[in-house]
Amino acid sequence: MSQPYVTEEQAAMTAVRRASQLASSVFNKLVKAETLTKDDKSPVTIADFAAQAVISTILHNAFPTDLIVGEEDASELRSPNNAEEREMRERIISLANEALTSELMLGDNPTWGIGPGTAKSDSEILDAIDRGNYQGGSQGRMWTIDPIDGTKGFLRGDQYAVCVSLIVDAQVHVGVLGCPNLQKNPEHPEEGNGCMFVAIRGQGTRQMTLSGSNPTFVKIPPTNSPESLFLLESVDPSHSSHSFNSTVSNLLKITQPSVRMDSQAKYGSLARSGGIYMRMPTGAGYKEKIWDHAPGSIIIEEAGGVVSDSRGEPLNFGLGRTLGDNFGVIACGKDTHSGVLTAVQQALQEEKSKA
Ligand SMILES: Nc1ncnc2c1ncn2[C@@H]1O[C@H](COP(=O)(O)O)[C@@H](OP(=O)(O)O)[C@H]1O
Ligand SMILES: [Mg+2]
Ligand SMILES: [Mg+2]
Ligand SMILES: [Mg+2]
Repeated sequence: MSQPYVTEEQAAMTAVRRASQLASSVFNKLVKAETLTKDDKSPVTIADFAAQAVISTILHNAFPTDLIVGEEDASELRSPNNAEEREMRERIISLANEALTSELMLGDNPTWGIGPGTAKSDSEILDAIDRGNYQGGSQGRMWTIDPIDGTKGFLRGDQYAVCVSLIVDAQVHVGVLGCPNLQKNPEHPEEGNGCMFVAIRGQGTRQMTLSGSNPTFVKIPPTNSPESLFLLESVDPSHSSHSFNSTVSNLLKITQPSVRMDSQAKYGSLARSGGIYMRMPTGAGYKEKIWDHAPGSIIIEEAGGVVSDSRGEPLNFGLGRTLGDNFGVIACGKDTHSGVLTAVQQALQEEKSKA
C-alpha cells in the first residue's frame, strides 16, 4: 500500500515552490531595485496576495472538496479605488499567472491547474484568494496557507517563509515550509540559501532544496549541556516578549545569545540545528493564528521535538482561525522540554510577584 498523504505532500511542495519563486522574484524586482520608499509595504502586499492565489489554485485543483484557511482575503482588491490600486491588482494577477503557467517540473501534476497555457481569469485569481476564508474547526480536512510569513523579514531581505499545512480532525498531518533566504547548510554557508522543510505525520521531517532535490532527514540534535543551549525568538519585540525570554534564559543558565529570526524559518532551523523556540505574549488580546504554527509544529514533532503552550498543553488547531487564548508557544527537543516548562513557570511566578 502506498504511504498516506503522499499526493497531498507533493501538491503542497509544488505550491510552496512556485510561491517561493514568486516571492523571491518580487523581492528582487521591487524591493532590492529600491524603486520604493522605505515605508512602502506594497511589494509584500503584492507578493502575499499573488502567492496565496497560486497556492490556493493548486490545492483546490488537487483536492476540490478540501477547505482552506488562508491569511489573506481579496475584498480590498475587488473594488480598487484609484489607478494605483488598479495597477496593484493587475500586477498581482499577472504575477500569479506567471507562477502558475511556468514549465512543469518533476513532481508537478498538470491536473493541478499549472503549466504553460493554464492562465486564469481575473475573477478566478480573486476567487482563489478568497477560497482561504474558511473559519476553521475541529472536524474534517482543511489546509492552512500563510503565503508570506515574516512580512517584516521579507522587506528587510531577512528570513521569511511560505507555509502550508494540511489539518485533519484538528491534527496536522502534512507541513511544508519554503525558506528562500535560509542557508542550505549552516556549516557551509558557501552552499547558498534556499531550503524547504517537509513533514508527513509518522514519516519524519526532511530538508531539501526549494526544487525538491537532495532530500535528507533532519533530527533535532540532543542537548548535552547548558552550553549548547540557546533561545530562538522573533525579531519583532511586539510579537513575543524578549524580556521574558531573557529571564528564562538566566534560569536555564544559558550562556549563548538568543538567535533572532523572522517567520517559521525558526521552526526549520530548530528541526536541524536545535535551540529552544520561545514565543510568549507581549500583552493581552492578540491570538496566535493557526497558519503561523501548524506547518512548523509538525516539522518539529517529526524531527523528534515537542511543541506546546506555556502550560505544556498541545496547541489546539481545531478552535477556528486562531489558537484561542494566547498561552504562548514553546518548541524544542524532547529532552529539554520539561526543563524549559519548569523555567517558564518559575519566570511567570516571578513576573506575577513583581506586578
Ligand atoms: N502581537 C503579535 N503577537 C504575536 N504574533 C504576532 C503579533 N502581530 C503579528 N503577529 C504574527 O507574527 C507573525 C510573524 O512571526 P515572527 O514574529 O515569528 O516573525 C506574523 O505573520 P505574517 O508576517 O505572516 O503576518 C503575524 O501573524
Ligand atoms: Mg504569518
Ligand atoms: Mg503572512
Ligand atoms: Mg500578516
